[in-house]
Amino acid sequence: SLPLLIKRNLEHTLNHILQYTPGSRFIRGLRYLINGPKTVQDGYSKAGGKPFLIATPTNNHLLVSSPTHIEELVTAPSIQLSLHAVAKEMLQPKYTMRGFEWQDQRGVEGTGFVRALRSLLTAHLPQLLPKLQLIIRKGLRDEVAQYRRKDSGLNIARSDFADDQKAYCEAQNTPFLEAALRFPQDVIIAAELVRLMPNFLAPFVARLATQNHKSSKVMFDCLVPIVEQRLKCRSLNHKNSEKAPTSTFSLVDLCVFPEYFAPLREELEQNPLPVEGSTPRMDSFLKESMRYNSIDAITCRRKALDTFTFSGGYTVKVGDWACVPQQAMMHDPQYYENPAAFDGFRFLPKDGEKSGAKDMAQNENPNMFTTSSPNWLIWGSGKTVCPGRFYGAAIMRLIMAEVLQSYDCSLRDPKLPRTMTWRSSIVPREGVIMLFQKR
Ligand code: HEM
Repeated sequence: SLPLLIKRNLEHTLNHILQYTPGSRFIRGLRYLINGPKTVQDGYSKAGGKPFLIATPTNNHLLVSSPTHIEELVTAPSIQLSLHAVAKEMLQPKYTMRGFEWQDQRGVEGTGFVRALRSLLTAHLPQLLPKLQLIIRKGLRDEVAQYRRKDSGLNIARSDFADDQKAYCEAQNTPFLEAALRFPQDVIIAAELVRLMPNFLAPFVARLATQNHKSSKVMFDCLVPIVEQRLKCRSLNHKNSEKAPTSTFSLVDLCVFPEYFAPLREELEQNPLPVEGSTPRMDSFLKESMRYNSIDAITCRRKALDTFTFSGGYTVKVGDWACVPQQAMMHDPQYYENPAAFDGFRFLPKDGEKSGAKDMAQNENPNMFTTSSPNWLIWGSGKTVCPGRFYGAAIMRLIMAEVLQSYDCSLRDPKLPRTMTWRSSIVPREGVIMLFQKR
C-alpha cells in the first residue's frame, strides 16, 4: 500500500543519511572505492595469513587466504554463501536491466545457461576455432586500418565507445554489436551509481545512465526474432557473430617485454592454430600476464545470506561478503619466486612434469591454463568455477596468435600509467595507445 511504500522509502533515506556521518562504515569504506587493491594488499600484509576484514561503503568483506578457508568458502552451500547474490548486488539488474532478474535455480548440474556454456560451447570449440580465427583476423585488420588514418595506433583501452568504435560498428552494419559492446559498460556504471544513491532515486539514475536502456532495447529487438525463429526450428545451426573478450593486458605485456616475440612465434610456426596444450609457451605467457596484472584484487566473492562461520571462528555477517585476496596472493613470495618480476615462462612444465592437455591417464595437467585449483583462482573455484574459461582462453590464444603472426607492436608512450582502479577492479587506462606495424 502507499503509506507502507512511503514509510519504507523514508526509513531507507534516513538510513542513507546516517551512513554519511563521520566514522560510519560508509565514510571508512570510501577508501576502498578509490584505492581498493591497496586496501586489500595492506590488510593481507598485516594479517599474516589469517582472515581479515575490510570496510566498503555498503558492507564489510572478510578476506580469507588459507587453503582450508578457501575450501570452506567455495564448498559452502549457496543458501549461506551465494555468488548469485553478489552478482545481483554488483549489477543491480532490477534497475539496470529493465527489471530482468534471473533466479538462482541451481540444481546439481548448475543453472541452464551455465550448463550450455560449459558443455555445448566447450564441446563445439574445435568447429568454432577456425571461424573465430577468421573473425579475429578480420576484426584486427579493420581496426588497425581504421586507426591508421588517425594516429597509426590502436587505442586498446577505449572505455567511452566514442565515435571511432561507433563508426566501426556502423561500417559493419551491426547495431547489435554496438549495443552488445555498450551494454556491459552501461550496466556497470548504472549499477555503481545505484549502489551509492538512496533507493528511491535508483530507477531514475539507472534510466539516465543507460540512456533509457538504449543498448538493452536494441539487443532485445535484434534477439527476439532470432529466438522466435530458433524456437520454431528447434535447431541450432544458425551462425553467430562473436566478439572476443579483451586480451588487453597480455598484448601490453608483449609490447613491454619484446624478448618474448621470437620464442612465441617459433612455437606458433609448429602450431598456427593454438589449442589447449599445443602451445605451452603461449599458455605460460598468458597465465603469467594474468598473475602479473591481475584484473581484480579479489575473487570467489560470496554474499552471506545467512551468518557463516569459518573454522577458527571467523564469521561473515548476513549481507557481508567473503572473498579471496587473489592479487595479494599472486604477489606473495610464499607462492611465487620473485613475484614482482614478469617471467613469461614461469608456468612452463619443468623437466619431468607433464605437458599437454591431458596426461596418459587422462588426468588434467595441473599447470594448464584453464585448470582451476586452490593455487590458481583466476577462474574461481568449486561449483561456480567459470564455465566460459575454455572459450575465454581459446579467444585469448587466438588474439595473441594473430598479433604475433601478423604484426609487430609497441606502446606509443611506455612511461604512461597503464591501469586505473575502482573498488577492487584494475582496468586498462584509457589513452594507452598500442602501435601495430604489419610484418
Ligand atoms: C579471461 C576471461 C574470464 C575470466 C578471468 C573469468 C573469470 C570468472 C570468475 C572468477 C568467475 C567466478 C567464479 C567463482 O566465484 O567461483 C566466473 C564465473 C562465470 N563466468 Fe567467467 N571468466 C572469463 C570468461 C568468461 C566467458 C568468456 C564466459 C562466457 C562465455 C564466462 C561465463 C561465466 C559465468 C556464466 C559464470 C558464473 C558461473 C556460475 O554462476 O556457476 N566467463 N568467471
